[in-house]
Amino acid sequence: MRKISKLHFITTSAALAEQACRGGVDWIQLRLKNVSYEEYRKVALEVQDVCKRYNATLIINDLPRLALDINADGVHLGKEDIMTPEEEAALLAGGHIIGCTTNTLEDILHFKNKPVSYLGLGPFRHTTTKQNLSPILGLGGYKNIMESLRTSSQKLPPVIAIGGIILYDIPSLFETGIHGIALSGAIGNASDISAKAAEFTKLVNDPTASNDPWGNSDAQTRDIIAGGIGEIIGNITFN
Ligand SMILES: Cc1ncc(COP(=O)(O)OP(=O)(O)O)c(N)n1
Ligand SMILES: Cc1nc(C(=O)O)sc1CCOP(=O)(O)O
Ligand SMILES: [Mg+2]
Repeated sequence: MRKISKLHFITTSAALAEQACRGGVDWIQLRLKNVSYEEYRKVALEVQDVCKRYNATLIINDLPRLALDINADGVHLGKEDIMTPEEEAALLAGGHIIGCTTNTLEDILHFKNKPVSYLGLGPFRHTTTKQNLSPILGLGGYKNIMESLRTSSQKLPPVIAIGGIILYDIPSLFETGIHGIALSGAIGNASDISAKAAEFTKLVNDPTASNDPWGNSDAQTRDIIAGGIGEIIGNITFN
């Protein structure tokens, strides 16, 4: 099975996936809502072509059947998503990745000894990318959950933080012990998607920045804060 990346870019098109991969992203989750199976399949094949060219992992959101149909690398499933026992068996037999959504420590512990490759844990903060959000965790929520996981010393899948994450959040989030982050808006809404993807790729893979939120040089710190404020303003929608 492929290594679970520290940066998952969630997107809706091959064009966005390609720009992100050009900036160094190596994990794409295709997430389409309210489209027919055929439309989802068409876009998935286009994104798969991009992923193959950049050697990036392709995860299909919601539909195990589609992941099997096009032989994607894996599938992401939330609590409401349905996977038949036959689909699960076929995905596992094919060595496919299965990711699942969690919001609480109890949700995570439920996956003990289950054949799940990673767990999305969120939302970190409010986001308009997803409707019907679970309760917001904030940094405190991640600290508490990750600390409980450490003390319980149970063997559990790696945790991927998700929900409204911007560049500025990375050092403190990684300090809680998460394996990686998943995001859509902070890269997909950037004016230069490849450049923003490159910034995220660098920061998630920089262990010093990951361990010490203020360990950057002053200039870097200013850039991160300015970038974060820019992203927050960029994410505000005016009615
Ligand atoms: C990495 C990751 N974590 C969580 C989710 C959310 O999945 P789900 O709860 O099924 O919600 P939708 O994305 O389907 O709206 C995710 N997609 N990826
Ligand atoms: C798809 C998704 N799932 C979430 C969860 O909490 O389970 S939050 C979310 C949206 C992620 O996109 P953005 O980075 O734009 O907020
Ligand atoms: Mg889902």
